[in-house]
Amino acid sequence: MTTIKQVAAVLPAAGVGRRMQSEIPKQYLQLGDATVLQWTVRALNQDPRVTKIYIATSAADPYFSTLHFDSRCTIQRVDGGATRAASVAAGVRAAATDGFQWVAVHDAARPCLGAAELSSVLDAALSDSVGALLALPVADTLKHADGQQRCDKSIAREYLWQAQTPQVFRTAELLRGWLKFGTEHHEFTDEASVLEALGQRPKLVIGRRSNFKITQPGDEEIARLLLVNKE
Ligand SMILES: Nc1ccn([C@@H]2O[C@H](COP(=O)(O)OP(=O)(O)OP(=O)(O)O)[C@@H](O)[C@H]2O)c(=O)n1
Ligand SMILES: C[C@](O)(CO)[C@H](O)COP(=O)(O)O
Repeated sequence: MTTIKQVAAVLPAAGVGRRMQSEIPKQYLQLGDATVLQWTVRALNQDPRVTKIYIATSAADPYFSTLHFDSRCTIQRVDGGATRAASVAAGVRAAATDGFQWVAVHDAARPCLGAAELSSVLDAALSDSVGALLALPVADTLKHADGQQRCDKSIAREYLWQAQTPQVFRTAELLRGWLKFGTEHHEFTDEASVLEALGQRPKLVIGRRSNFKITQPGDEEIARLLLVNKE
């Protein structure tokens, strides 16, 4: 009999959303009947292999406790940290304590993750020796800028991809990486970077543009169109 691997999702949601310039952190902006964070939790509920969701918020967060999550998965809040990596590490440590061998780390600010993309990155990761992440091959011509915002050269894009989340890895390997390099390492802007620093090569799984990260003003309108005004 094959046993289905259970996966914990870890959602870093302790950011302040400086680039978004909104009054409240972007993960709590309202999109129709739910906040960004509630949509993201709904998205993670789309695959039965995800059974628990750890959400890292700032310790002083006044918003999280006001939300109701209509979720098949158990939800646990943990205290996030000063960097995204520290917030993720807090969730991954809690998942390890509960015995999860695999974690799917997904930005709270990516509410438009589709069921097919979630399943494809889980399929790829759980059958891989290292793990996998969603990503997009770079589609535009890339320019290198001089100090005056003028192009001084173009960059070959053949081998370049834009990383998204979920990023699905073994709990023990992520913890080994953070123990060795720390969570304040400025190059660790995602989980794949930790695996790369350990000398491993995470698998890239082609994602969709719709799984973008709400980052700057106007992004929430695109998410609203994709999630609320679908018809
Ligand atoms: N100390 C931090 C910083 C970020 N995040 C989370 O990491 C995800 C991706 O980060 P980003 O888009 O950079 O969010 P912010 O840090 O909030 O945005 P900004 O950089 O514009 O301030 C977000 O879900 C954010 O809440 C986190 O959990 N803990
Ligand atoms: C993890 C990530 O979303 C992959 O693109 C990204 O690296 C987060 O970066 P940010 O600096 O926290 O926006």
